[in-house]
Amino acid sequence: MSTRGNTIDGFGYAKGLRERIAGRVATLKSEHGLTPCLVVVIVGEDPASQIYVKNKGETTKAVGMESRTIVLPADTTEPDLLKLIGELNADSSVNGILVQLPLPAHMSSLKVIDAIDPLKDVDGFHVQNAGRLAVGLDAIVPCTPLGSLMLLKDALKTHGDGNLLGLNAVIVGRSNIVGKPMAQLLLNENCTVTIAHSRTTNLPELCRTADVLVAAVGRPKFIQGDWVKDGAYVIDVGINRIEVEGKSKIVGDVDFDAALPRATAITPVPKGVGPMTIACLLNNTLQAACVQHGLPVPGDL
Ligand SMILES: Nc1nc2c(c(=O)[nH]1)N[C@@H](CN(C=O)c1ccc(C(=O)N[C@@H](CCC(=O)O)C(=O)O)cc1)CN2
Repeated sequence: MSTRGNTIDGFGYAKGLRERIAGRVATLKSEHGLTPCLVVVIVGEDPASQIYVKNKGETTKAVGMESRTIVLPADTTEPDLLKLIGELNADSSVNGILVQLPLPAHMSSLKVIDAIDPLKDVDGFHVQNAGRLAVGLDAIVPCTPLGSLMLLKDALKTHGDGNLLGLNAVIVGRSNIVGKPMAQLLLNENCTVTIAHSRTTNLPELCRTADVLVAAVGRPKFIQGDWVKDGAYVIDVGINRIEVEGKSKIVGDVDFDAALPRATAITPVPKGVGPMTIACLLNNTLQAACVQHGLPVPGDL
């Protein structure tokens, strides 16, 4: 029997991934004179978004890529943002374009994402990338699901037989940026996949059938310990800020302390899936730069 109660170190895995990306970036520069360039656009002053964008800029530079950040006021019009995206699409020095979400309420994020050149859509949110992933073609894969899959595969290798084939996967959450692409990735790995959501009946019972349980509902400690099947692999995508005794604290969608003894392995929050999101963004930017220049795309990093 495999052990129980292992915590998956997303922070450490992301650090290793960034180091491997930095190695590839250095090679790309010395062999092809190419430095991948990522442009991040932020509209408004959402404090959490400002922190994520700052982190993206710093980590992009730390791996040797070029980083540009464009800060727009909250009252920017949608046509003005679309015009900027058009200019970035046409700029051959730009390899990746990311528009930080959420956008102000007067903009349609679907319309804005749709304006990004799919080859530069390093978030993997464009409908062409979503469609390509769904039919099994090469695609830019959304960063959080991609990072979650990397952590899951690594945990399976460390604590199990390394095999996802035939496992029952339950994903709680049906968003376009996490739940649906995560389902596609796990289907591609030959899991039997169920997507659950807030209207799903008998959610605790359904979760108890999951060999792989992915929580992406955005509700603090929503998944309780006794919803976790003995020996399951649990990936907690939630990042929820709560107040505990007057102090702000980040917790996931899973009641970690209650789930840990039942799970074979589980991601913590913080330092689980979160750090993988930015590391995978760099991975996608590197891949996008290679594709745009007709160079071989680095395999699994
Ligand atoms: N265009 C996008 N917008 C948003 C995305 C995205 O992938 N693309 N994801 C989130 C925010 N996000 C990156 O943008 C992000 C969130 C959290 C983390 C992270 O590392 N979290 C840490 C905790 C951070 C803290 O202390 O506040 C962790 O989990 O350890 C990275 C990236 C929404 N918008």
